Amino acid sequence: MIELGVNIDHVATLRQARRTWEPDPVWAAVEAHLGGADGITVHLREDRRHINDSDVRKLRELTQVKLNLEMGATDEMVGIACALKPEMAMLVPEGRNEVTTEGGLDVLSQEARLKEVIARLADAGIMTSVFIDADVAQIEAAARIGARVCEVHTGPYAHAFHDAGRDVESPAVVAELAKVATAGEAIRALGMRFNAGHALNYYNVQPIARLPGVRELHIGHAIVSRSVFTGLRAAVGEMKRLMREAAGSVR
Ligand SMILES: CC(=O)[C@@H](O)[C@H](O)COP(=O)(O)O
Ligand SMILES: NCC(=O)COP(=O)(O)O
Repeated sequence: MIELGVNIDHVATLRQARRTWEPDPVWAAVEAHLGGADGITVHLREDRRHINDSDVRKLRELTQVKLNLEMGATDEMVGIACALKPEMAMLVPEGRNEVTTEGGLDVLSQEARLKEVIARLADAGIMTSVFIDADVAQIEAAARIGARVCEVHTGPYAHAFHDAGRDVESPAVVAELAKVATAGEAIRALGMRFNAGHALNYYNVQPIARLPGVRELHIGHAIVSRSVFTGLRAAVGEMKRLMREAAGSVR
């Protein structure tokens, strides 16, 4: 069954707009869980612009929700992850000036370093995922360094979908979707788990949820945005319903 990991970074973004204590990401995690989330994703950025160290500790201590920690492959982050022991750590590229993650991790150019990072995480009992573009050479490199999971970057698909006026049959959307599908096949053929995420929303999620073998989708901005109007429990429930409906039509 396809799973939904809800990224709650932007609950913390709202809190940081006033540098106060609300809204509380722990409360958000519980609400998301009650709405049907299978897990929670947070990106502990080097600049701590939204989620901070106290948030990740509290999420771990106070909730039973499966945690996916997105992080740069730095010594500082590896130390935090090894102490925290999330169910999954996802290595992502990070830029100080980016508004959000702009591309997949370049595994090919830093295989030795990333292999060492993954080994340290594995020694702490943490499964490692890598956030990568839909590129077979990067997927092969991910397998070589011992990644157990690849999350395929769905941003190019999502942007094509938006630019095409949500026309799922437009050539650009068909082409981007095919790239994600091909990446998913390569990931599975190499024995890794196929996850996907970034810029997915209520309009574009179903073609991705229908892809053969996709295990988890990680979705944040769209769900938190909708929750402003509907509440988080309902926003998560609706996303889960769309995913199940799509996945049910192929499984
Ligand atoms: C890796 C990814 O696709 C996103 O989850 C992103 O890293 C989230 O971080 P922000 O919430 O800071 O955009
Ligand atoms: N890894 C993708 C993620 O966690 C959510 O990304 P977005 O839905 O906030 O773009």
